[in-house]
Amino acid sequence: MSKKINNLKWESVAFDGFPTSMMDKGFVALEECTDYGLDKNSRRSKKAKKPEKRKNIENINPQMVKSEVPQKKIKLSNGFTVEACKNITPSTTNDAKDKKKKQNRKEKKNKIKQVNQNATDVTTNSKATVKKNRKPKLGENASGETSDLTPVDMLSWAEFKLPEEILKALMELGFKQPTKIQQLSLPAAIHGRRDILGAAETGSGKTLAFGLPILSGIMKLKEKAALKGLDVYDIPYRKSSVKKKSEEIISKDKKNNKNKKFRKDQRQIRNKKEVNKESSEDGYISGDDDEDEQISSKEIRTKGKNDEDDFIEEIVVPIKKKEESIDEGNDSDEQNYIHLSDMFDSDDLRSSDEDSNDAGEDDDDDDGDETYGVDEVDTNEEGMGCVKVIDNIDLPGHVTVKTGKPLYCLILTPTRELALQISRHLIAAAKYTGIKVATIVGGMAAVKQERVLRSGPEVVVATPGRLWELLSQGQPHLQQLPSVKFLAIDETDRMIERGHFDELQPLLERLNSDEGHKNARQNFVFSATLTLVHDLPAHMKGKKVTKRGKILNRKVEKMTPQQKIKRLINMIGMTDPKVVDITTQLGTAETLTESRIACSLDQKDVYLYYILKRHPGRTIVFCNSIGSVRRLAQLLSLLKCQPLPLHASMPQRQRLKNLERFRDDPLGVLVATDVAARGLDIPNVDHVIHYQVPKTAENYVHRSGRTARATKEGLTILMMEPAEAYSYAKLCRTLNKTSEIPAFPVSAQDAAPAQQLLAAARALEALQLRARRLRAAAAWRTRAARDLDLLLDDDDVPDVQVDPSIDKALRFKKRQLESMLSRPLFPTGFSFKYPTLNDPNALQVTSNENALQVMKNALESGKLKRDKRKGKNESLLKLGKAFKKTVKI
Ligand SMILES: Nc1ncnc2c1ncn2[C@@H]1O[C@H](COP(=O)(O)OP(=O)(O)OP(=O)(O)O)[C@@H](O)[C@H]1O
Repeated sequence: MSKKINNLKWESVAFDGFPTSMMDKGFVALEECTDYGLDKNSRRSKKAKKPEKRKNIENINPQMVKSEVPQKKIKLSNGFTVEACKNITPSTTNDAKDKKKKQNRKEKKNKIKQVNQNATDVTTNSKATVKKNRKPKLGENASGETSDLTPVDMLSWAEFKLPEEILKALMELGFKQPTKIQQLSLPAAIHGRRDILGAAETGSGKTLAFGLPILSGIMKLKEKAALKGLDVYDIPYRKSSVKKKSEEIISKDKKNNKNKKFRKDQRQIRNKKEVNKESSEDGYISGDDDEDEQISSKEIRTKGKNDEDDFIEEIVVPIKKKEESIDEGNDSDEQNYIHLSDMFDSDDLRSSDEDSNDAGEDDDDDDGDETYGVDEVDTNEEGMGCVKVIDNIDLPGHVTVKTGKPLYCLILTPTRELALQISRHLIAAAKYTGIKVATIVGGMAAVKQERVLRSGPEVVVATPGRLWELLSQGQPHLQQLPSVKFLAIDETDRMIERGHFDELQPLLERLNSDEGHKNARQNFVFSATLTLVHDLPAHMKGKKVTKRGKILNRKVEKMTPQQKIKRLINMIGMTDPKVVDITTQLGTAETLTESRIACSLDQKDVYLYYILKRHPGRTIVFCNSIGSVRRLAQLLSLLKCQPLPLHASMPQRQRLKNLERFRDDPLGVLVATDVAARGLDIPNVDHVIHYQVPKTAENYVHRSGRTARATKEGLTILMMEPAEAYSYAKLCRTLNKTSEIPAFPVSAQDAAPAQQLLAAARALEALQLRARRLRAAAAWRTRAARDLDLLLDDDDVPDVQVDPSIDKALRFKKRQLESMLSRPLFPTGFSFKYPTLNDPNALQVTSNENALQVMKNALESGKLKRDKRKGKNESLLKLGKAFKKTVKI
């Protein structure tokens, strides 16, 4: 090549005029004046290239340069300027910029890395420092405070024999003692390895009631495997109920055979027992079915030994084969926790935000009263990365997939936010255990979740839709699902509701595909409303008249709580579960104060605004539909209440952002559908307002449970209009309420100042909507014409400008509302006298009282009579009368 070039005739050209004018001279191109070493015959290695280049540049004869490159600035005819320079380097301006940019990026990356590294290092020592570095995510300790508990304070946990690592984390979290549900379920779950069916009020610590046995179980399994030098897959780990069965079989064998072999085996076992003395004391082997709690630790130990003996006898232990592993994970083992925040910080959410179409996630019921705001679906997500798609994967149930990194536990939840929260709670408790927890939910890039799964997390917390999607695509780690040792289904009653989670049934089928694994698996089923059974919807009750006029008696009957539980047990494949039901008030917390406001539909907004302004505090307003959330959020933002909407049609990133903003603002207002009703653990929510009577009693319990959590107090206000009287009566009946929910002490008079404001805001909102619709219609016409390739005359071009009179009216209404909002709603000296239904001058509120205090005062003063509920008709009758009084302000 270089010889060829040497043989070419080279000649220097003067930079006079535009170089292309020299085409006739054979001019090909103008290259940077750089020495590429073309004159060298010898080949150079790539490595040696760079320094040589520089050397060559330095060695350029200045005289030569002079002859070829003009000495000073010359302006070319086309406006370019050519300038002589001594040190010509290959990279001129653009390259230098790129390099600088690259350098900056590198430095920035290093800095971020450094900060993250610092954060990780510090996590183990002090949470407070971490807080400085990054904002806590949903479900993490937002206060950042570490408790000052000492190991001595943790004695109440002693009886559960939790591993030290878990106890240390609990101590840091400040959990001095177990909550009631934990106290009652942990012994049976840890020592007895029983399946647990747990029902306890909202905010009572149910997550750790199943989380702690799972974490300690995983640790013990790993420990045992390490001790015995076995593959974890082959560790006998059975439930007491199953053990009982095998004991029976063995005793039958004993009777029938009376064989010597058994005695010989026993001798062998005794010998093994000596060797494995330590492992038999792990506390998770024993458990008498009904007396788990009473068994002393000594008994447990003895029993454990015997039971384990049986297992050792039965098991044929294959040696662990390394080459069996199909581990594709590149992630290092040093990473103990898969921090969910990592997933959400990155731009994968950007791509996945549009993917709000996780079929397996709890969706809102949209009444469709608004046409705008379509569900966004990520069309790009499919085929991203290197996902191997295997359609219709058909793995026979009995095949146990082993990847070398066992999947121990699956936790299923109805919503993404709840999955994230549970993960974070578990990560906090598993901080020192080395157990990895991954979250698999819709709304974020599946590719990243696959990468996380490849690292082999022991625990997977998931919503059914995305889990099923990845499972059916053949994701290797998830193929181990049938052999998980632990299965927890949070909010189970919701999960198994017909039609809500199409993927749950096939998931359960896959989980239960192997009878042996199914029987060995420990199951946890928890909810605050596990035993609550609501009335059948009206269309399913009573007589049905057919098209031909025939009257049929419907055979559908309301389930009893027992039937509901039985169905759960069968569906999930539980064996002899221990039922722990400590709900005293059908799921609502004892620290919850309930109230209601009966008003007309029109007045709901007025009262809502009144409550928000008069009693500010962290408040969740629940609506029955996405449309209502959108409308209310719009109205409240016009009224400068800064509402944070939350519903299933929102991009996932926005959902999480709004939840985090709400958590961080002590006066935050979250307007949400029932997607936020279950499980969300946001500390210090002061009020929960049911803007509409919830569709089921379960929803009422769960919505209300967002306040009054973990022994804290809270207030709930149910807003009801006459059309909702029937739903209200049904709700009271299902919740076994013997008296009406007491009225919140507010009168039409009190709320009167808000009336005018609301009218102005509504008028503005209506105008805005009209303008929006006009614009949308105009834009649609133009688009349609363009799509049809129609040539439009100027006269035909629709005027995208809205009618100027609307714009003018809009501006006027805005100014009017702003001026009204600038005046105090409750001027000083405003008397908060509110006549109650029973006594018009009953109570006087001072301006400093919070809503809960107002309600409590009203209840304690005895002025608010607790009306007894006697029957369905009577309550409706009463309500009707009440409405007549309150409808007009
Ligand atoms: N032993 C404990 N001591 C103190 N606080 C605890 C303890 N266990 C859990 N908590 C805290 O109690 C709060 C509620 O717990 P969790 O979210 O598990 O409630 P839950 O019963 O699942 O509620 P819900 O029914 O609404 O889902 C959490 O903030 C959790 O950190």
